[in-house]
Amino acid sequence: MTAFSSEPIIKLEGVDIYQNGNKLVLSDVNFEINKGDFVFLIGRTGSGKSSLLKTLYGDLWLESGKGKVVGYELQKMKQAEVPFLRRKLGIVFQDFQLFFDRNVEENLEFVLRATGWTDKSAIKTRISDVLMQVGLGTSPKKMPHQLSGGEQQRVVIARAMLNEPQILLADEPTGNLDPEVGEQIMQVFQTINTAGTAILMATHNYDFLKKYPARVVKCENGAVTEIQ
Ligand SMILES: Nc1ncnc2c1ncn2[C@@H]1O[C@H](COP(=O)(O)OP(=O)(O)OP(=O)(O)O)[C@@H](O)[C@H]1O
Repeated sequence: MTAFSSEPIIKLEGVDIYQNGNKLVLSDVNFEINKGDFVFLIGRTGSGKSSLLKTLYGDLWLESGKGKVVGYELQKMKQAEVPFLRRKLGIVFQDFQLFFDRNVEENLEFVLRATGWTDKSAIKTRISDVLMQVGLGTSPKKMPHQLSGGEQQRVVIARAMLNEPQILLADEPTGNLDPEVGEQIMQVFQTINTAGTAILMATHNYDFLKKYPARVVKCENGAVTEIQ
């Protein structure tokens, strides 16, 4: 147990979120995510879900209010600290694609090496652990184009898990998948959550909300409210 173990993983207080420096997207956002929480983030297209997630991983700058994410105070953070913040988060986003010219193992190894791993056998073990965690039975030597959409998404989730994040931030992780495959991916997130990692998932899939009861946070009319 560390001294910080009871601190929320994410805490936003009176945060205003802007796009383009001047377009107010969400105002006075207040919420917390604690260890092991599963939180769905819902709201219509353009309501600000992605903007909120981007704020959490340092892609949108916090201009007013206070935010703390995995120990980093967003209002004090410097650009140079952003990669370190991201290392402590698992990010499953459409704009963080796999490298299509590297196989599965090489995609994962790239991230580990970029974050300071050097020991070959530790790297190999970690890669096989995360692949197991996402239920990817397929060969780590396969190229991304040889995998189905669902399998590629599993690799993306495995990659996000490499550095044992306290939380996974996922933006529409099932958006481009068939319903059946989307459901399997949802189950991967459930398994990861049950093992102790918090999840914040933006989704348009309201079936999940019924089927997998969890906290639900909604972006609507420039505000963020907890509805369940
Ligand atoms: N790069 C940008 N520059 C200017 N405005 C932007 C930018 N990105 C998003 N916006 C605007 O900010 C608002 C919130 O967009 P955001 O992408 O956060 O919504 P969303 O809820 O994630 O939508 P979706 O469900 O379609 O992903 C929208 O009005 C959008 O047009």
